[in-house]
Amino acid sequence: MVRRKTDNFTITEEMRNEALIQIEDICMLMCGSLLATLGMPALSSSMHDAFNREFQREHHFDQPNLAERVRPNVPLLNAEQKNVYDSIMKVVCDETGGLYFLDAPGGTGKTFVISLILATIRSRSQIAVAVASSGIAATLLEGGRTAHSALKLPMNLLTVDQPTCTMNKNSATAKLMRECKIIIWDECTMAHKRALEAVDQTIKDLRGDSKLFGGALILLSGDFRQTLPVIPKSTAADEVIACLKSSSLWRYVKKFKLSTNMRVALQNDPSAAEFSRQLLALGNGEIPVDVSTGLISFPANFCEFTSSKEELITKVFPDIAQNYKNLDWISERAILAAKNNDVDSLNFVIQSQIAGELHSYKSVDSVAY
Ligand SMILES: Nc1ncnc2c1ncn2[C@@H]1O[C@H](COP(=O)(O)OP(=O)(O)OP(=O)(O)O)[C@@H](O)[C@H]1O
Repeated sequence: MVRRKTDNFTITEEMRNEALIQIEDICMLMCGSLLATLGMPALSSSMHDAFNREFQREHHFDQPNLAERVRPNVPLLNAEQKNVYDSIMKVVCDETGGLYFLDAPGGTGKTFVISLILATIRSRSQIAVAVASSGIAATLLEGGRTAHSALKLPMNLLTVDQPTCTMNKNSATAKLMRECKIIIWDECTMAHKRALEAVDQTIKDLRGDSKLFGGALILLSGDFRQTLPVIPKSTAADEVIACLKSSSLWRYVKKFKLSTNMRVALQNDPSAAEFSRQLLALGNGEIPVDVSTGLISFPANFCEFTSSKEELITKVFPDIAQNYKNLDWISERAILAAKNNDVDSLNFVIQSQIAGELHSYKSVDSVAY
């Protein structure tokens, strides 16, 4: 970090500190680490400032602006979405708390509804904490942070039976946990059950209340048809055991369901509707498994099949040596693969077809240090 003085402009200590605060906020979002732990200059703010900052972050929303955004969007909600919105807002108003789960397959408007709930609560000058299991999902929610960073989840989830979150009773996070009207946890299906249990135990302690989550309102959202907790070198059974549905807390969950795919409904595209229906059947385990191989066969009209990786690359990226310069063309295509090995080998082949120098860019939720 450089201090500079120009003829008409001096970078003051406060400006430098403000810049560091903003960089630290980004680091917290990306990897849950403070600047000092990433080998960067530490903030010169006192602990008192740091305390206020974390608390103020949840209060910095422009309330009139949020209210303006909420007003036209509530009438757009479909019946299922409206039921979720009204039910959750009633729990917020009645302060009855509880554990809720919004089961929402992709495209059904989960982010739309959650954003509206967050905006409504914040527009009333109340605190709504938004977290997600991954950094990318956290960036989709206004004021969203990773669950690890915002809830101070312990690192020893796999080795300790009853872990608790690493927050001090006098910390800003503890104050947030006591005062917030709701904690929304998106992509919860990727969380280890002990993470949720640690949050339950910690909030009980902080609020001095033995009710579920100390009487706080927790809204989990996600889709169990997608990613379960990732446990290195584990079996599928280990993942099921680690999953939230295996937690003793799961029996208390009250469930909401979204089923209308809004992406399809808004597009009015029959082939997109059929694809979404097939994806749902796949996720619901409704496609028969071949007992001899343990594999399923995709429906014939599910997608276009290719017989090799090379053919796949040619189909998705035809004449890439020329076309890669066209940003519209390149931004509307991608190959997704489940394993890093496949991603690397596909990338290697595709990149080797493009002339010029190679540059690597980091994803928004990764950090190199
Ligand atoms: N009631 C609604 N009225 C208008 N647009 C809507 C409504 N609900 C959702 N949408 C739009 O539909 C699209 C999909 O919604 P959204 O991104 O919230 O879905 P999602 O369930 O979070 O999907 P994914 O999990 O795949 O991200 C978005 O463009 C969103 O703005």
